[in-house]
Amino acid sequence: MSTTNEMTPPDLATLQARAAQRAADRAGGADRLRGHLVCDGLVRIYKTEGVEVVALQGLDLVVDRGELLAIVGASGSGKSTLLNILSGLDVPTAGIARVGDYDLLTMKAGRRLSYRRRMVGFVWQQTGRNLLPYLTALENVLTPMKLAGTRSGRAARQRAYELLEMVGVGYCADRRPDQMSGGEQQRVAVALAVANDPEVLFADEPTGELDESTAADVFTALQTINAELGVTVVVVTHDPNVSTQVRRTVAIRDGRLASEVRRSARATADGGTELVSEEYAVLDRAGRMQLPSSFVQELELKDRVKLNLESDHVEVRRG
Ligand SMILES: Nc1ncnc2c1ncn2[C@@H]1O[C@H](COP(=O)(O)OP(=O)(O)OP(=O)(O)O)[C@@H](O)[C@H]1O
Repeated sequence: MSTTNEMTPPDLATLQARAAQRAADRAGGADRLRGHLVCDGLVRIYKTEGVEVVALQGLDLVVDRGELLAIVGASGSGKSTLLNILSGLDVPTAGIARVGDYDLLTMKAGRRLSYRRRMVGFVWQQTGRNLLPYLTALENVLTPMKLAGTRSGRAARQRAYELLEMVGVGYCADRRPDQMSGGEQQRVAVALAVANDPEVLFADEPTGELDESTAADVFTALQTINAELGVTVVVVTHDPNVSTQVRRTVAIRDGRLASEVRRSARATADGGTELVSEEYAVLDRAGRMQLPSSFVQELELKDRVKLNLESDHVEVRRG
């Protein structure tokens, strides 16, 4: 367990409580918060020219309604594969993947379309992929509402302005993407992604092309959307700063969940706020867990280890 004294906002506990309250309001009661996204034994095998790549090999993950979750992992560990499946762009090979009432394995084309239109919003890493270059920020945010016919005229414009204000780029309403910085464009992309009230927002490396301070603004926009609208947010990131601004970060290794960091704020004796991080290894239903690679290297563990059951812990020794 590590502790750091962090005096700077935002207060993660308050943000999370507000997001959970909004999410419960949307879903019709706090009892519907559990298990908004559920993956169980999720497998995705790619076959190219006779070669099989197992991108996800039995991944288990539960995300609650209104949660803001960061997913980290080395390149090739399966993060994008997971996000593509959860956003309905790709179909898993086996296992369970469910978001709300949608079964992502078995849903037919029509239901998949409705899932992608109504349930999810997406922010890509490449700013150019999120916005139409010849439209202003306001027109970009209006576009999904026009296409879906959810709101029109004045109501749509009002919502678009509100969302742009909410993510801190109201002043960019009349600018085209080439008249905005990368961070401003990504914040407009966040507003656009939630224009049609999706239940879940996915972001794949949304700050990957930005410098540190601009990246922080984009992440604040994701936090605000999560807290104010109660949208469940799942963000894939390499950015170590981002992953310390959320209550839960999960790490994927070789297509499985390997570890999880949970953070909570608590009051200190001197009246300050202390952020407490606790790291856990993830134990799946078959009893499997991954040892951190640093532990494996430090003790030169390989091939097999000896396990001893003690009264309150399990000891792992070189075999
Ligand atoms: N369409 C595809 N066809 C074949 N193999 C693929 C395909 N997409 C991904 N893979 C492989 O699946 C594995 C997981 O890839 P994925 O893109 O999910 O990883 P990632 O963690 O998102 O990596 P990065 O951080 O580099 O984006 C990798 O070995 C990758 O080469």
